[in-house]
Amino acid sequence: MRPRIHPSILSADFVNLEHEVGRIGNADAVHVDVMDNHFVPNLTFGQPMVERLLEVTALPLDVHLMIDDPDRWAPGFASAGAASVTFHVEGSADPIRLARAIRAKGAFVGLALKPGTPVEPWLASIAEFDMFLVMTVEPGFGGQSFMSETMPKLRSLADAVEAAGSDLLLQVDGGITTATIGIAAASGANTFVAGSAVFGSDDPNAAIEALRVAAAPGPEAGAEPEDG
Ligand SMILES: O=C(CO)[C@@H](O)[C@H](O)COP(=O)(O)O
Ligand SMILES: [Fe+2]
Repeated sequence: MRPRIHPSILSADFVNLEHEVGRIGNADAVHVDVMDNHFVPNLTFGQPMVERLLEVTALPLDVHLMIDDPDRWAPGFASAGAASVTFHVEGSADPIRLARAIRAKGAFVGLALKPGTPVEPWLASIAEFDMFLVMTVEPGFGGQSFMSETMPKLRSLADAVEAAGSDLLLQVDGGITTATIGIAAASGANTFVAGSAVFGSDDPNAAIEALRVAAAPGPEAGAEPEDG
């Protein structure tokens, strides 16, 4: 699969979001960080923003909910038209039931895990989800440093996905740059959120392409070029 790049509008200019999403035409989706100042110590925007963004971009919206009680709020984001709705396992009373409710509204569903949250309890349930999000920073803010200690968790997930023959997306979010994306890709990630690395660039589309190139596996060491 070609590496998927989802720029996070958390690092965009909030007073000019229509213009900002117009600068990332090369992206595979727009990552929308919803924060409630309870689940994380930061506050962004909610469902009305998703509804309005859908009117100004043709890109799919990848909603990342960092909120208390996603069981109550997440299905509404799916009804509003988000392509995918990802909620945190730490905040949900019944993640499997919520995943089914989101799918029933026609959206893909993602399960997010903070850096310190183990994935083992969920490996037997990957079929209930379309995506897992392994947070590579503590959720709440853009511009933090990539936590490579989360990579064994990603590798466990990638092994479970391969064993199941599943096409689950494995997303990483936090500190993704051209210097770190290859580490996450080598551990099995195929979907990459990048905020500051994209919107901090003068040319966001070129930054997206540079991330894609940096995520792609290089030529096999020792491989011989084919003749003819
Ligand atoms: O969910 C979050 C932060 O909680 C992210 O989506 C950030 O927006 C990523 O920003 P960078 O680390 O790429 O600057
Ligand atoms: Fe995010």
